[in-house]
Amino acid sequence: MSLLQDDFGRKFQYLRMSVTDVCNFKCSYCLPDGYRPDGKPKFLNLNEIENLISAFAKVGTRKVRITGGEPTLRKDFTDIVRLVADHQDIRTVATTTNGYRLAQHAKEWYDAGLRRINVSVDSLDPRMFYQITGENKFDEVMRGIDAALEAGFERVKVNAVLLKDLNDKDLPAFLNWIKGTPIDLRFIELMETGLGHDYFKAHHLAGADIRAQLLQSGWSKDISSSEDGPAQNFSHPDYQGRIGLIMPYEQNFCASCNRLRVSAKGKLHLCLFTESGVDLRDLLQSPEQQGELIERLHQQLHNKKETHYLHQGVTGVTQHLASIGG
Ligand SMILES: Nc1nc2c(ncn2[C@@H]2O[C@H](COP(=O)(O)OP(=O)(O)OP(=O)(O)O)[C@@H](O)[C@H]2O)c(=O)[nH]1
Ligand SMILES: C[S@@+](CC[C@H](N)C(=O)[O-])C[C@H]1O[C@@H](n2cnc3c(N)ncnc32)[C@H](O)[C@@H]1O
Ligand code: SF4
Ligand code: SF4
Repeated sequence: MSLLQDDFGRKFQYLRMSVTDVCNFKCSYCLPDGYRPDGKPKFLNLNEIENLISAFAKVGTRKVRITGGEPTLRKDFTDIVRLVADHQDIRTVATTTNGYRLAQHAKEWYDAGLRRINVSVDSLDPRMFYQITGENKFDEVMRGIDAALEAGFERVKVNAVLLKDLNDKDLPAFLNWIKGTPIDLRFIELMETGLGHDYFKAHHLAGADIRAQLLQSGWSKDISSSEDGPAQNFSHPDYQGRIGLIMPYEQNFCASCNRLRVSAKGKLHLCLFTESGVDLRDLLQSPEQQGELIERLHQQLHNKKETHYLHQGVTGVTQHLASIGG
């Protein structure tokens, strides 16, 4: 069975699968007014997820990241993890979470097969954390990170979106934290989304400034591996943690794109900022549809563009990243 590849020679072994659009936080760059349901949404069920994962695995997917909204709000989140992890061809199961349920469930999720976890922490100052996320849950989330480190996850990453005039003074505190803690810190440049034009204008901060500061203070850029995707990683001999930068406005950012996305309602998104999703759900109803589903995936990959068009302010169908899992 041929592997998923686009017309620019990029290969896709990494699927980001959203399992819900619902979220309990109100991050100011994502869902500032909180989650607003549009009718009664029906997200992919376990059967559909099983058929989706089996088809993607057949054409080379080896890593699956479960995203949302807040993926851990799904009552069957542990079952989803187990289902994906039990698939013989899937080597890595990861999730990205706001961390609010992590302290109680880290061990349970690890036991179900989850191996990597990314937790969003936009500030180490609890008041700023509250201001950015709309939730007073800083201590709870930090306890969750401790629980994840204890549970034995292969990798614990912390995501912080860089925000001018909000968390832009936090670099020293973050560096101090990862000096003795084996955390991969990931700074993400704010990206413009359909609903976030004014916020973007007010708060976008280039990751290149952080890169310059790191290089000046003894950090060095790691050699990129195909696993890194579009991130640039840095390490320092005196620090246990590492730092990654996601800088989507830099030239050639998309050359190393290695990921595809499926929304919680079963639409394939060839890019985070694609103009439209392609429905797969009609072909997720039975394992017998696998051949047809795979054919649709191959066909669609010819439509994947070389890059996003964020520089021109084109944000595609993505109103906010909670709708596709970032
Ligand atoms: N433009 C763009 N942004 C991305 C891409 N991948 C991740 N991001 C951004 O980075 C955020 C954090 O991603 P995570 O879900 O933590 O995953 P990651 O760190 O990219 O993924 P891994 O490489 O699996 O660790 C996403 O929500 C996006 O905002 C990408 O392919 N393109
Ligand atoms: C959409 S959330 C979904 C998972 C989970 N709710 C969480 O916050 O980790 C995934 C990531 O997207 C990031 N994100 C959301 N909106 C963004 C934006 N406009 N620009 C850059 N990153 C964004 C968040 O900080 C988070 O790390
Ligand atoms: S970034 Fe994650 S936690 Fe914050 S509002 Fe968006 S989906 Fe929810
Ligand atoms: S912006 Fe689109 S093409 Fe570029 S790396 Fe992200 S998903 Fe891939």
